[in-house]
Amino acid sequence: MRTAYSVETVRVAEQELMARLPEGALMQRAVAGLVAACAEFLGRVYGTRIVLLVGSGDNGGDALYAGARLAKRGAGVTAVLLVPDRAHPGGLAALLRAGGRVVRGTDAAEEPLRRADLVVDGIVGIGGKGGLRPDAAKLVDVLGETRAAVVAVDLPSGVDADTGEVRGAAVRADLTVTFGTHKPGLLVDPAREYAGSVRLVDIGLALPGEAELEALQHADVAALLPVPGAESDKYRRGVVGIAAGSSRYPGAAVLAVSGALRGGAGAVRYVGPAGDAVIARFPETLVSTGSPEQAGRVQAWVVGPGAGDDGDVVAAVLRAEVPVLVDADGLRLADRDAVRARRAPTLLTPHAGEAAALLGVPREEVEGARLTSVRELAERYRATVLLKGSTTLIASPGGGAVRVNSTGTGWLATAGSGDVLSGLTGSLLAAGLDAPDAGSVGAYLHGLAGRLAADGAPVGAHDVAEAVREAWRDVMD
Ligand SMILES: NC(=O)C1=CN([C@@H]2O[C@H](COP(=O)(O)OP(=O)(O)OC[C@H]3O[C@@H](n4cnc5c(N)ncnc54)[C@H](O)[C@@H]3O)[C@@H](O)[C@H]2O)[C@@H](O)CC1
Ligand SMILES: Nc1ncnc2c1ncn2[C@@H]1O[C@H](COP(=O)(O)OP(=O)(O)O)[C@@H](O)[C@H]1O
Ligand SMILES: [K+]
Repeated sequence: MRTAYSVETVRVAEQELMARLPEGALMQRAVAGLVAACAEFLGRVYGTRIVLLVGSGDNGGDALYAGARLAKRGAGVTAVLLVPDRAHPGGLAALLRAGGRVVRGTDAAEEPLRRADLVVDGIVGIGGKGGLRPDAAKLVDVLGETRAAVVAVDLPSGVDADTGEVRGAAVRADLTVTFGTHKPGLLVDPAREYAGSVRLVDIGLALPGEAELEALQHADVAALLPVPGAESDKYRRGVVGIAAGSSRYPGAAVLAVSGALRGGAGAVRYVGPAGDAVIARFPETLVSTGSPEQAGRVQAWVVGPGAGDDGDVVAAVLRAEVPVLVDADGLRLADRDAVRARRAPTLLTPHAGEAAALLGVPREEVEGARLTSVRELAERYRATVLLKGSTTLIASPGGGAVRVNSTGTGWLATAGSGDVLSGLTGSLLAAGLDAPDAGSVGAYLHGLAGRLAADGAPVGAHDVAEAVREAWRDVMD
């Protein structure tokens, strides 16, 4: 499991560790990791030109000490001091002793930045508050006009460490070297995009059991995937009911069923007006045309993909005392109080537009503040919420770690791929996973299947469904 901790938690852990170590030792651990990453990034240190962007806190201190070590290895190092009289004194002295050069303010930065092989962003780290101040923002603009490679110290300056929000100018890094733990912003868009690849340097922090964010890895998913044993039969493996599709959107039913057949349930029931299309493609589906109550036993329901305006079906499914996944049109049609009143688990799977409608805010607000939005939705609906998009997040009511999916790809932004996800995830619910696990395992397999299916070229949603088996095998390998 990869985890990320909030700034507040990191601060506490740092304080505890610093109290047990000689002064400055923690920073030197961070600096050693930063130097190694810069050297590896450059390939060769001797003879390179490095520019340090130095703010007034310890983040700037890290950059200065790293610059001093790189200068000793033969790099030409120039530090741009944003607030010269508040630059980290020990770091500054070390840089000057090592033969580094110093310039002051943004105007003087232009020329060295243009000639730099590498820029080290030490403007702000976890001490950054709000959007960058005007002089720092101006420096970031100047940096943006150059083509220099950028290594960010701890975080790209200008992104919000705790939420992944980006308000105003922020550094776009090729690599971020982060200390002690990932910060939530490094895993959540839009900030994640600014971080480039992320390298974690262990500085020995002791962190609490519960993280702010958790990202499942292959081994975590493998441990959760349902695998039939000698005692299994199709009913014990779980039956998933799909109430989806309409005469207008029969394809959504087919795609949801295609996902459900690959999610580990022993049988898939389909209820709705698209039974013929479903059977034509997947003859193993148990199809009926009545209401969900008449469909026979299921261990979990999926309702909503392509459902059109049939609010009765959504209401009927919400009355079922089994786990229910609500997607797409179902989100619009579901009565909030009916969702809140449910005793069995509920999983809502909106994309940003649907989440915005549920929250009554513009879509951009959800996209700019995914973590806040998904938490807010989980609280308001007292349900587990899977927010889809460039970063897929899964939150449950009552707080606790939010799951973040690490396997997605932009190729999944194709019509119908969400229908595949809801079927797949519903199947995992029927197989017995709880809502946060079903959501995060479903998103993981779906993201991996998207990558495998696309392999660098466009895909249709049905290709993603077909690749789920390959993703499953890859996880189990
Ligand atoms: N505390 C520790 O034990 C360690 C800290 N380390 C480094 O120290 C950093 C945290 O250092 P600090 O607490 O000094 O904080 P930062 O250096 O991240 O930022 C604080 C400074 O930035 C200025 N600032 C804040 N918001 C700003 C904004 N919006 N625009 C422009 N300037 C702004 C403040 O005036 C302050 O001087 C970490 O991110 C990490 O790089 C590492 O050396 C590892 C050990
Ligand atoms: N930029 C992106 N990067 C990664 N995944 C994405 C991106 N955009 C969308 N996705 C994923 O693609 C799927 C689209 O689902 P959805 O929006 O419901 O589409 P549809 O309604 O057409 O099925 C979701 O799994 C979502 O997380
Ligand atoms: K930084």
